[in-house]
Amino acid sequence: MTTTVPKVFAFHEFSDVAEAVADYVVYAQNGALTKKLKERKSSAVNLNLDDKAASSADMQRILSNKSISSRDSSKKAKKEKERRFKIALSGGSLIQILHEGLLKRDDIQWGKWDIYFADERLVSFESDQSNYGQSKRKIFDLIDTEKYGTPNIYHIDESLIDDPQECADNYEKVLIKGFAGRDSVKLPMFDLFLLGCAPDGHIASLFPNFQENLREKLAWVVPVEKAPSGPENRISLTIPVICHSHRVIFVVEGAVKAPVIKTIMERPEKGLPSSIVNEGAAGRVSWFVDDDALTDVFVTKKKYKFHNKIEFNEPFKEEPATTEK
Ligand SMILES: O=C(O)[C@H](O)[C@@H](O)[C@H](O)[C@H](O)COP(=O)(O)O
Repeated sequence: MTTTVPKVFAFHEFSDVAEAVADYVVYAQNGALTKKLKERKSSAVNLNLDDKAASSADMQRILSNKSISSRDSSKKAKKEKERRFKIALSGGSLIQILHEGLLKRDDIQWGKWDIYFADERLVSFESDQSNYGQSKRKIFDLIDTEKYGTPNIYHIDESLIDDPQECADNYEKVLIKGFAGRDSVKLPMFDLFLLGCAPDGHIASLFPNFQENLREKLAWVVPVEKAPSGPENRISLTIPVICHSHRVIFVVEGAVKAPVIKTIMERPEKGLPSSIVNEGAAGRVSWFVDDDALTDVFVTKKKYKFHNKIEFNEPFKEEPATTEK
């Protein structure tokens, strides 16, 4: 493994992390929803009905070119309207970060979001251990859907929580459907993949010592049994899926995370799951970390530059507190 160093944005406070992550999510959303479609070359020519030189055959050609061109642009407009923002969410403290950051924003086009889960703990949705359950209670149920639309949310089938393999296979089918079928896409491409990192180094539900899962090349979703922390049975999206995303971010806060962040940043050769992603998605990975989690970590910290300083429902701090490095 080489030593790819990702961008690390550092912040004083949890609330600063939340604000910056929300800004980055909106930036990714806007990028996904306004991506330029390749202009199809149109052979249309200017129509000049007074042009006496134009023969009737010429006129026919001109008129038919004109109608192809207008068909093209209405197809393009339709495609643009149908564009979706595809995002994968992890669980843990990330949900609280998103709760604090996203719900304040008035520039989120929730109705155009397709939300999937990076992983899921196989417990009832009622449980506060359920990633979907927690996201629903802390985010989805609180969206003003009349104003911003309703996102499509793709969660596991709760009736399969006793069978990790079946549950993983079923969720993979959900992804295949959402990403246009496995025959046409080798891997799904999320516009944004959001990850946390636990003190033991697991990301999504990919644990450091579960080498088989970490080496998985074909499956999009794997079952996880006997997880060493939290609920034992889980499913997780795999490393190739994470690394195929357009953008990946890690959101980490708290002094308890400092030792693992130190290993990830300073000893990538140890091959922790995050280091594999830093390498596999090099150039597309950003870390949003608070100062506590960076205690004694030797890494170049960047100051986050906001992309969308927009009207917040709450007064917006003129100078968001980020570290000056
Ligand atoms: O379901 C899970 O276990 C999560 O998706 C997991 O990967 C999480 O992101 C980390 O455990 C960090 O969680 P904290 O931010 O709460 O430490």
